[in-house]
Amino acid sequence: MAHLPEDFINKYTQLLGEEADSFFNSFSKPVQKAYRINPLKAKTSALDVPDQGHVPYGQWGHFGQVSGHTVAHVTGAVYSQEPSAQFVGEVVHPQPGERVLDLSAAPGGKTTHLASFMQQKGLLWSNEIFMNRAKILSENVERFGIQNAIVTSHTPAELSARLPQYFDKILLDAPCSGEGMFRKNETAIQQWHKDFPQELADLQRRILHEAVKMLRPGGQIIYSTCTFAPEEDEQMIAWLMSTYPTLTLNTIEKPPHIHLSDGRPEWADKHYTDGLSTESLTKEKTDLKKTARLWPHLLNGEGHFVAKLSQSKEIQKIETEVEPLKQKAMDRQQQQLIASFLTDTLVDFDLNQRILTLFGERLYLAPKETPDISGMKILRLGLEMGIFKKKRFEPAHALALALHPDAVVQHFDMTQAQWMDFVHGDVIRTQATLKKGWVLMTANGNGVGWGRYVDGQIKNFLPKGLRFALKQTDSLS
Ligand SMILES: C[S@@+](CC[C@H](N)C(=O)[O-])C[C@H]1O[C@@H](n2cnc3c(N)ncnc32)[C@H](O)[C@@H]1O
Repeated sequence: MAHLPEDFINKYTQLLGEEADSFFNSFSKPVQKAYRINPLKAKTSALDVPDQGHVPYGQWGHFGQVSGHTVAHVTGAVYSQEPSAQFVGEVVHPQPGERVLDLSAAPGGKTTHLASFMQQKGLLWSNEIFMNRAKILSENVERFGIQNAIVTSHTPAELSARLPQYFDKILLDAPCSGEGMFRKNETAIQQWHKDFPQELADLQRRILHEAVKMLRPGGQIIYSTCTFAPEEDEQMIAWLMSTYPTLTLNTIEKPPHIHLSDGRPEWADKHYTDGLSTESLTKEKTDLKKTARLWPHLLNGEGHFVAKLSQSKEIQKIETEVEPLKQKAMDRQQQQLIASFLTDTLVDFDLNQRILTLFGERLYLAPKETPDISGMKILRLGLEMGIFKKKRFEPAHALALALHPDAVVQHFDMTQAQWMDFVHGDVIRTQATLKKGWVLMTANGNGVGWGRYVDGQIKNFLPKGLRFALKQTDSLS
């Protein structure tokens, strides 16, 4: 069993009573690995991954462990995510066309899940305060083939100053004391101390103030943590509702077979350790049953808490409208180069409802909903199309990961040996009939990078930082 802090044991012995033993025993059980299949990819079945059964929430989750060098991982056909975390995206459940903010998004588990629902339509704004983590987030967005995501690195306050009342849905998957990750991550145990939940709660309140500012009238905010601490869960939602009376708590459905639990209204009071009974609570507090808790002793996954709230449609609209994107247009030569690329390389590529815009020498296809981003710390602006280099246009790696094989004039499906050469960065020799130019390299049916065919050879454009060596035993499918 993980060595649990004494204060933690005392706290949950008191809170959980008879249930405490079973709760503590769950810490000696192995962590259940899982992943989600990516519906944005061309091929979503018969992947090179183990399948130990469906995660009971949602359509894409499976139990099983995926290694980082498998074709399924490298092509972004799957995303590894522990099962309980998969429930959060299900609660957000954005619709195609909405404006959605994932406020603390790295490394991207929830963002990639939200993108699966949005089907490349609308705007998915994915933000992470720390630049080093935002870079990892951006790489994961790229590998997943997401076309409608803007990735930024800002503080919540910087973002709310730019985007007041802007979003239909906001997810705050909050920085938390991480008690629900104790089984998965030894460091979470080492960082924990008795006052840690209260310290994190102070931070969460500050972030929530900013999140509420960005919610449009009638919009929804989803708050989640991976901790059991009432200070960060029920008490946070009780505080949020009393601070913002225009917010209403929505019920999270809990079908019996998935073993979710109601939130605990009796823990919403700061003096919960005094053992308040639910009868003595106000209606506002008993409403907290509408939130959801995921307990590791009751289901197959780690600990989580989720709440969903709606903003009133009647709140006063802000007067200053957020300005639309100031498009940076291409010059004549660039327009000609991109026109030739679209004709020679892509098939019926749909530029409609999106904005082609330059960012330095890089060309992006931004969602039509993109606001003015001047001066912001942007890592990704929708779909990166490619870069202009002197008199030529070179397609971006992100474009290869976002395209289906039927969306390009020529693709090349690699054998096992060719895949090993390609990820290693080698030239691929072939007798296949190809015309000179760009080729989408595919592995097990999904795009994985660009090649350029000339005279029986495909030159390798896999970015250097993504190359790796495989052993003979690693198989393609
Ligand atoms: C629970 S993690 C997010 C996990 C992510 N949503 C996912 O599914 O992959 C919380 C995130 O909050 C970020 N964070 C830490 N301090 C923050 C702050 N003061 N404001 C906003 N975000 C913060 C962390 O860097 C971390 O990436």
